[in-house]
Order: sequence, then C-alpha cells, then structure tokens
Amino acid sequence: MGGPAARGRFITLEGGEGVGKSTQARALAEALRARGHDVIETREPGGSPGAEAIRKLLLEGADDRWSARSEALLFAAARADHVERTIRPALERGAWVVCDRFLDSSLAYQGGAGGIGPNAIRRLHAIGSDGLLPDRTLLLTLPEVETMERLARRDAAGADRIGGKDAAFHRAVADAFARIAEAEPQRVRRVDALGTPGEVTRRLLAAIADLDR
Ligand SMILES: Nc1ncnc2c1ncn2[C@@H]1O[C@H](COP(=O)(O)OP(=O)(O)O)[C@@H](O)[C@H]1O
Ligand SMILES: Cc1cn([C@H]2C[C@H](O)[C@@H](COP(=O)(O)OP(=O)(O)O)O2)c(=O)[nH]c1=O
Repeated sequence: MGGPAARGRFITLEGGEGVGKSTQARALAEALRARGHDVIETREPGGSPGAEAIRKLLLEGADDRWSARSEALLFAAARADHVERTIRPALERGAWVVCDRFLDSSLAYQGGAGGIGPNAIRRLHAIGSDGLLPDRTLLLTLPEVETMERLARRDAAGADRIGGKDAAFHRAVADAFARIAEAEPQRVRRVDALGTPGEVTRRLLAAIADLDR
C-alpha cells in the first residue's frame, strides 16, 4: 500500500518483413504466460480500434499514396492511440506487453529509408506518446536470402504497400535498424533469427532474462 504502482514490462520485436516477428511474438507471449505472467500480445500499426483503422490507410493503396512526412504522422497518430488505449493501461496493471513492431520501425522505415531523419520521428513520438520506450527491444536478424525464401512462402498473394518497396529501400531499413542497435545497446539486443522457431524463442527469452524478476 502506498508504494509505487505495479508496472509490467514492455518488450518489442523489430526487424524487416519476414524475419519471424509475428511468429515469435506469439511464442514469446506463450512462454511468458507459462511462467505465470499476465501478458498481452499486440502489434503495430494497430493494437487498438483507432490504430487498426489507421493501419488500413497506411498499408493499402498505391506505393505513392502518402509522402514520407504524412506517413510518419499517421504512424505516430496510430502509436499514440495504441499507447494510450492498450499499452499504458496494461503496463499499469502490471502486465507484460509483447508488441510486434514499435517506434524503431518508424525510425528505420520513415526516419532512415524514408529520409525524414531520426530527430523528427522522436519529436513526433514525444508529442504523441510522451516518448514511451520499451524496456527491451529484440531486433531479429536474418540473411537476405533466407528472408526472401520465408516471404515467398508466406506472401504468395503479394506484399502490402510498404513491404512491396524495392530492395534498396529494404537494405536502408536494415542499415537503420543496425545503427539503432549500436546506439542503444542496453535497450536493443540483436537476436539471430536463423534456426527453428523454438531455437529462436529460446534466444529471445535469454535476451530478456534480466527483466524477469
Ligand atoms: N524459424 C523459422 N524458420 C522457418 N520459417 C519461419 C520461421 N519463423 C517464421 N517462419 C515463417 O516465415 C514466414 C514469415 O514469418 P512471420 O512471423 O510472418 O514474419 P514477420 O512477422 O517478421 O514478417 C511465415 O511464413 C512463417 O511461418
Ligand atoms: C510500425 C511501423 C510499420 N511500418 C511498416 C513495416 C511493414 O512494411 C508494415 C507493417 O506490416 P506488417 O504486415 O505488420 O509487417 P510484417 O510484414 O513485418 O509482418 O508497416 C513502418 O513503415 N513504420 C512503422 O512505424
């Protein structure tokens, strides 16, 4: 009584399309539940009704539907709603939040590959979400050829508006993620995504072990 409010843990999964983030978000949430934690699994863009509506605007339509600036604002608006309606309430009741993509995706896609730069993205995040950062970000890394094979198996029907951009764009995204990991080694851990899903999940659990106490 009277002590600090219970606070959960906020874990995000990042990386390019097809590295296994959605698969691992599910597996990680399961593994944490099996350890007795209250866990919510969520994703961006989306994760709240308003943010899911913005997701449709962002991922459907022609490649040039939005400029990089408008796109960055829409992602920040979706994130603000997601943080306010879903993530903060869960953390405040002491739950763990496992989120497939978050701020680092905006830093890599709109900030890096899209040319907006990291400072503008962080300013939007400060305005929209009070600058909330994950306790740990797990950056899944995979050689490009393995990623292409996984995507070919998953997306026979075609990629979405952003996933469908060219190889140079996706290399710029990967470079931007690598720079974030170098700059923030305490928050961001690179995890090798090669191997069976179970092997990858064990690596992820090892990379958050210090938070689980
Ligand atoms: N460790 C793995 N080995 C082989 N295939 C995988 C592995 N993890 C995921 N996949 C498959 O690769 C594809 C992309 O995985 P997904 O979890 O959707 O990635 P992301 O969310 O990063 O785009 C899916 O078809 C998925 O079943
Ligand atoms: C959260 C976020 C996603 N994106 C992009 C990355 C993906 O191409 C797309 C999300 O699509 P999604 O289908 O969720 O990703 P994946 O293919 O990795 O499973 O939106 C951004 O450009 N900026 C962001 O801030």
